[in-house]
Amino acid sequence: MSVLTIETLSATLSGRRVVDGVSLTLEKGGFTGLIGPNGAGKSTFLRACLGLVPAGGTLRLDGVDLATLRPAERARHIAYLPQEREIAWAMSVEAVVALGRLPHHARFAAASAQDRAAVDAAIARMDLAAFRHRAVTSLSGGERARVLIARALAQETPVLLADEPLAGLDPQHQIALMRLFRELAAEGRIVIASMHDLTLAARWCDRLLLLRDGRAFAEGPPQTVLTAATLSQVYGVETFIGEAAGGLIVQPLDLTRGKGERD
Ligand SMILES: Nc1ncnc2c1ncn2[C@@H]1O[C@H](COP(=O)(O)OP(=O)(O)OP(=O)(O)O)[C@@H](O)[C@H]1O
Repeated sequence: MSVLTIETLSATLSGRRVVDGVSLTLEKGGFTGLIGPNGAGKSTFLRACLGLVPAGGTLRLDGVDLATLRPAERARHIAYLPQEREIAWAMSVEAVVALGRLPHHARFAAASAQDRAAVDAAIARMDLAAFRHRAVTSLSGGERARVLIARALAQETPVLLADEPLAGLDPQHQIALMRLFRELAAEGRIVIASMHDLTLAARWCDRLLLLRDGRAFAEGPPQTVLTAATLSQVYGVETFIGEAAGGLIVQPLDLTRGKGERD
C-alpha cells in the first residue's frame, strides 16, 4: 500500500515562515482537500512537497525520501498541476499533454505505445478529444486548465498534487473533475488538491487539511473540519452548513448585509 508521509514540512520565503511544521500521513485511495484563506500557504505547501521552494522536513513515499530522487525519477512519483495556467507557445493540445510523458523515457526518444496510450487516456478523461489538434493558445481559460490536468494525468504517477484545479472551470466541469479525482484515488493514487469551494471540498474529499498562517489548523474528515466555529475563526465569515442531496452544503454568508443594501 502506498503511503505518503509528510513530516514537519516548513518553508521560509523572503525571511518569513510561510509553511510551518505541517505533518500529514496520506494513504493511497485518499483524496485530500487543502483549504484555507488567501495567503495561508496552500500553494507554498504544495511547492515545498515538490521541492520547488527550499523546504525543511521530509516527504516519504513508501519510506523513500523524495528529496533523494533525481528530478525525472521524482516526476514519475508525483505529478503537479500548478496554479498558473499560462502556456506561451502555440503547441497542440496533444503535444502539451504528451509533455507529461517526458519523465518516462530517455531524452529525444520516440514516444512508445505506452506513452501514446497514456496521452489518449488523459485526453479522453478530460473531455478534450474535440480539441486534440487545436493550439492551446486558442483555447478558453477553462479548456486550457483541462489540458494541464490532462498533462498531469498522462504522467501516470501514484501521487497527484493540484493547485486550485477548479479555478476557471464551469460547474459541470468542476463536478466532473472532483469525480475524476475521487476515481483516481479509488484506483490507488494519493490525490491532494487545494481549493476555495468548501461545498465541493466537503462533498468530494475524504479528508481536509485546513491551513492558517502556514500551520495545520485542523485536519480530518470534512464534517469535523468544516464547523461554523472553525470557519468563523479561520475565514472571519459566518457560514451556513446544511445537508442536501446526500452531502454537506457549506455556504459563507454575509450576515451583516442589511435589508436596505439588498433593495
Ligand atoms: N516568493 C515569495 N516571497 C515572499 N513571500 C511569498 C513568496 N511566495 C509567497 N509568499 C507569501 O507566502 C504566503 C503564502 O502564499 P501562498 O501562495 O502559499 O498562499 P495560498 O494559501 O496558496 O494563497 P491563495 O489562496 O491566495 O492562492 C503569502 O503571504 C504570500 O504573500
